[in-house]
Amino acid sequence: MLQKDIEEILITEEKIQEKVAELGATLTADYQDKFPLAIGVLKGALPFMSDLIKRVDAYIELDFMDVSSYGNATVSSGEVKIVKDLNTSVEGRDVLIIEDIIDSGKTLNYLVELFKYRKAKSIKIVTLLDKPTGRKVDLKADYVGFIVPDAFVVGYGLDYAEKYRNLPYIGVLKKEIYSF
Ligand SMILES: O=P(O)(O)OC[C@H]1O[C@H](OP(=O)(O)OP(=O)(O)O)[C@H](O)[C@@H]1O
Ligand SMILES: Nc1nc2[nH]cnc2c(=O)[nH]1
Repeated sequence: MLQKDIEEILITEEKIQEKVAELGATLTADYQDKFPLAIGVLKGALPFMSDLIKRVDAYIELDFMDVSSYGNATVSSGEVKIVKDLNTSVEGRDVLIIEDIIDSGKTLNYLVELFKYRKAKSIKIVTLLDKPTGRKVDLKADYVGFIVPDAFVVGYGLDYAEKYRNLPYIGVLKKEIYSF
């Protein structure tokens, strides 16, 4: 049903799962002697985080932050709003921020500065997708799944007007779906 709206599949379910296993193995090695606080950035990071944590064989605590800067648009408003804050203090913690995509970089830049201010011991970024052509601030992730081209992508957590998050793959919508 949803696939009728998709122009092109960019990353298949199989490729995503392979990459998630690879990232999980790397994090397992890097965090073996630590107890990181993994912070999922809602809502987009949910499917990625859910799959990734099952591939990390190390002690790991989970928390979530809901921030939004896109609303129903495909371009960032530039203003990051905290919709839901953490339940846990980041002070003295090794923080792993889990994201679905870095585009302009503004969301993560905001979160990194916030967690620095809140005295996290270390802050690393894990993102499934990186879109370097969208970058508006200087920001690099520590763990990246895939580089994506300059297109608005959906699926596996990523939405257009709150739809398509439940697709198991990453794709691009047909032009007629967008309302602009
Ligand atoms: O690098 P940026 O340009 O800041 O874009 C990345 C952010 O945009 C999306 O979130 P959105 O604000 O759409 O919220 P959502 O996760 O609830 O869809 C995505 O999940 C990232 O958090
Ligand atoms: N769904 C979606 N959300 C985004 N947020 C920032 N970039 C994107 C994108 O390409 N797709």
